[in-house]
Amino acid sequence: MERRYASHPQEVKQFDTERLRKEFHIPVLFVPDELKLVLTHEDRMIIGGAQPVTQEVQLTTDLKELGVTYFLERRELGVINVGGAGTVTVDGTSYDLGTKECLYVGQGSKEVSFKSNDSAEPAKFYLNSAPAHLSYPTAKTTLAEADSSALGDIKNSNERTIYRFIHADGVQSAQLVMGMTELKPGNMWNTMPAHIHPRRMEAYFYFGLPEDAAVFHLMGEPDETRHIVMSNEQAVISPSWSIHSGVGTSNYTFIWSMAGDNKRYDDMDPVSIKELQ
Ligand SMILES: O=C(O)C(=O)C[C@H](O)C(=O)CO
Ligand SMILES: [Zn+2]
Repeated sequence: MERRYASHPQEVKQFDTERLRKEFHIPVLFVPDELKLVLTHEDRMIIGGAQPVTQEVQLTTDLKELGVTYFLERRELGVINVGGAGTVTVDGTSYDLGTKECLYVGQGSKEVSFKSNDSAEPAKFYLNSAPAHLSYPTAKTTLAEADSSALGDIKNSNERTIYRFIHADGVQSAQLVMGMTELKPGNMWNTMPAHIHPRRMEAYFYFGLPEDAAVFHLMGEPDETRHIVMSNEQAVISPSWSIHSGVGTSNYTFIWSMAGDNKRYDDMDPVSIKELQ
């Protein structure tokens, strides 16, 4: 498991492109038949990917790094499938997960494994795990069941639908909040006007982006912004002091996930466009 340390905004101000990418950008999440995991010390979120092709992939790591005897002993997990149809098995119970469907797995689940239904069109399970000291039931949510809202408009190039899967008024969790935002064709901007929420960190995972396209992800304090150029199926860590927004050379979809003091999706401190520098 790769490790990323937490950051101080005064220090991050000095970073060049290489250092910025090294600390916040996660370039590869899907490797055939492997589990990729990145533990950030920002609220101890784990960001990962499992791409089973010819065999099942187990949720495990060097458990000494987590100080536990099994992965979810003191953690909960959110899974969203961004590939072909697949199955997640939790302590012997199988959950079919189609594209853009979400599974929440509660703390205390001992064995979790991932499988593709068709190796010619493998599933790609995007994973987020946060510390949890209470167990909530494992639950699947489809797009139709998710709490959704339409936001933005084509005049501002930001017409999009936000789907909330794991949140205060949806699937219950100890602290993990997770959902997905789909931009309509011809729309390029997400989360502008931007916001921060010093009470929670956030991770973004961009997908559905053509191979020759990029998203310019914006981060930093509102008066000290930086950009990270993102390709398809890459993730980026947003510390709690940072804005998180992006503009693509094409439309795209992204998964957002948060951990921290509360689970209220709408607990955001807005930043007006005029405040940005
Ligand atoms: O498009 C958006 O706006 C978002 O999806 C914003 C994220 O959901 C977010 O940053 C939640 O804190
Ligand atoms: Zn946010």
